[in-house]
Amino acid sequence: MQQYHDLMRHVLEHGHVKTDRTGTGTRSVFGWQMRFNLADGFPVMTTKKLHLRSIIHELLWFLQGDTNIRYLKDNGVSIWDEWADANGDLGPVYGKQWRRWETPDGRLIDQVGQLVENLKKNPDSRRHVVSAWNPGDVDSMALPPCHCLFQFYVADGKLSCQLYQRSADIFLGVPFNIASYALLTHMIAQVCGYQVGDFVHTLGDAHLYSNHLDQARLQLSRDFRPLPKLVLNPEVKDLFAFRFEDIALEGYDPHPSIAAPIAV
Ligand SMILES: Nc1nc(=O)c2c([nH]1)NC[C@@H]1CN(c3ccc(C(=O)N[C@@H](CCC(=O)O)C(=O)O)cc3)CN21
Ligand SMILES: O=c1ccn([C@H]2C[C@H](O)[C@@H](COP(=O)(O)O)O2)c(=O)[nH]1
Repeated sequence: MQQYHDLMRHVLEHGHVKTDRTGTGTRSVFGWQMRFNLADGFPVMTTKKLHLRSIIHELLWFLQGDTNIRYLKDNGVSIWDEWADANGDLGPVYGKQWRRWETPDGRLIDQVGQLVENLKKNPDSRRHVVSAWNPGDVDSMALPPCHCLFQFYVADGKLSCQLYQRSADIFLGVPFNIASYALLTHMIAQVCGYQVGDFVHTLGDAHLYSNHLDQARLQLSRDFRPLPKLVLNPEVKDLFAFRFEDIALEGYDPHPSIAAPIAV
């Protein structure tokens, strides 16, 4: 994960000092790109331990079109708690836009369902795009989407994914986002019959919160370990049929986790 350490070191040393919505304060740069060849191993942090369970359940929850935290709570995942209302609702966030985008004339668009069909039928298309950024809905969301648009690409039988993330919490959010989109790419590659290519991660406002700086320095002082391997149940051929038990990581041997407060 040299790419990630390069970003973290660059922002520590050269980030602009900026205030932000949460009142925490950040060091920030605008525009950064990382590329991970998914054939080299699964891109999960080895210089701190990541809670893979949360990442897997969150992705399965998005894919079901769910926007209430009940499923996450039932599975011991608390990462969205701070943003939910008393009923556990987050408004029309990722799951809604991915699976049930509402058009002005009342139709529902299953963007991810259509994406998979189009990737099978017309791999060379340049329109394999999913957008979570729905300007008409942004004001009713608990948090406007950070990972707001992604595109898939097929060449030489390999499936690649590029994500545009408008706002990136480098210490807490970005490790989750990399692992989540890498997992999504593996799952879609399997159901479409492709090998995996690259995950390209493009960031807008990439920031380190001012209360994450010591944690970032600690992480940078650690040495890399070999990347683990993702193993999916090969029998699953429907993207929406994956269950938690169908997803496993082999050989994950990270340094210990590093606690940090989340900016709300
Ligand atoms: N400031 C901020 N950063 C984010 O990354 C973020 C938000 N807000 N709001 C919405 C979601 C929620 N996300 C989160 C929330 C919490 C953790 C977190 O606390 N991670 C810990 C342990 C997580 C666990 O219990 O699984 C970590 O060490 O990675 C990570 C991502 C990502 N998003
Ligand atoms: O998947 C996610 C979700 C959220 N974030 C971070 C990025 C920012 O630090 C906050 C969102 O605050 P805004 O003021 O709406 O930009 O959450 C992330 O990194 N990854």
